[in-house]
Amino acid sequence: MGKTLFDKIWDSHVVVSKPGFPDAVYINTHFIHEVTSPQAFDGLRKRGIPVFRTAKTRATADHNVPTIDQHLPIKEALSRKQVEMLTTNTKEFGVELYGLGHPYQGIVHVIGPELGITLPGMTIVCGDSHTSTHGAFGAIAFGIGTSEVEQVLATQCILQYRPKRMKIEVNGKLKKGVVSKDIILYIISKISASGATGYFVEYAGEAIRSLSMEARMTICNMSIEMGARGGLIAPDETTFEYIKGREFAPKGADWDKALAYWKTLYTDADAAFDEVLTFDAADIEPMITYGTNPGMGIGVTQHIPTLESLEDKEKPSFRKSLDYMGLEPGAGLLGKKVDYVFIGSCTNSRIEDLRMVADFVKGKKKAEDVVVWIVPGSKQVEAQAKKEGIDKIFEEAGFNLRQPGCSACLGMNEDKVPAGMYCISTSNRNFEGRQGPNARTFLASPLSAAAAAITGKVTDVRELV
Ligand SMILES: CC(C)[C@H](C(=O)O)[C@@H](O)C(=O)O
Ligand code: SF4
Repeated sequence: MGKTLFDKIWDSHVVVSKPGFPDAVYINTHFIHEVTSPQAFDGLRKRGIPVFRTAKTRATADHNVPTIDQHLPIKEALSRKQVEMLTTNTKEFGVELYGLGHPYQGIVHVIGPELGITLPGMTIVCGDSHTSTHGAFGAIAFGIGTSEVEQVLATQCILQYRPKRMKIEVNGKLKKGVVSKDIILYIISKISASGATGYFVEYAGEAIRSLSMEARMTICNMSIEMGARGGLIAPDETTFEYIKGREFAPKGADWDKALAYWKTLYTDADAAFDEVLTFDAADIEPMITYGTNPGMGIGVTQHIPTLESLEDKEKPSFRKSLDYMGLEPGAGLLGKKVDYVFIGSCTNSRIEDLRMVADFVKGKKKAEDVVVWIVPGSKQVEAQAKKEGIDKIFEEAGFNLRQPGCSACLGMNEDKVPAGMYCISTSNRNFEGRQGPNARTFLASPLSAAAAAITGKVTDVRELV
């Protein structure tokens, strides 16, 4: 019987495998950021162990960085300390750091792919749940905890049980105004925020195949939001085209050799999955979440479920969630006023996202009482946006183009949404307090967020495109 893509990659990275024990899996690339690395480096220091493969380890500062005046000292004491610790640790252990001011600095899941560090067939880890993003290249990429960060720093291997395999097929074509963010929000709304727990997902089908690399990254990024260990997409011409010529991508004869290997990375026709789910792209409309987990999503024209439609055991948490959001069961969201628009995060802060928003808002102005933050995912995205004049379009629309970082995706830096305010956000989590204490988050696509920026309310973007 044939193998799934996941198994092909996993099997070629297993160093030791014993029945009843986790496999020891070799890791090709280990990304590091300021939040989950300090204790890991402390552990090495205490045990007098060096970083085993410094060249396979890359660090960036993203979570705690401010997104304005990055040349000035960081104001928040805790954030400043985190970023300083990363600088000290990477220096001491000889790890390359793309810190503030570096032309490669940015959100860890944006810079890996754009620099050509993330490649098909790799195993990639980071002390960060959205490491699943890198799976878009046909890599096994997943988030790990701080003690595992220490394990990988020390050995370049990780102990892991092999997850189950799920295939999610999205067939057919997307309708106008519907983009990859809507696909993944739709899938999660159908299977719930825990629907893929214990699985590693492979996304397939015409609607996935026809996506650009950046759009595929948006899908894989949110795999974790349905409980999956990670998600991946078999590499194809779109993938190879994207990688070619990037800073750290293989060149010359190395490229030819790599390409020949990458072309073997697909799921065999007779391979078996533990679970297969199928969706039709034509059923998907622009999505928006109404609750406090990413599974609480609806099509923008639909209504929040009524209490009667739920099982008794679901009612208390549903009620609590809607109370937090200041919303009523059964209500529609169209026309609901928004206060903030956040376009950024490792889900949607790449150049295509910014281009999509710029194309849409060109010549339009934001609604008066809405604050619009556009936060590029990296210095390179920021530079490209300026080169293309996208910054001017945003300025004319009244949008605030900031500097790269995680920003308002989570309240770990200065960019917080004030209590009680509604923010339509292109990020991946709408948890209570995620964007700031008592801030209320609607997750949506960059297009839907841009539409809300112009009208000042939740809007069906299809009426404006
Ligand atoms: C801070 C980090 C550990 C965390 C994660 O693991 O995902 C963050 O990136 C997030 O998105 O919540
Ligand atoms: S942008 Fe958000 S989701 Fe992505 S790594 Fe940063 S905090 Fe986590």
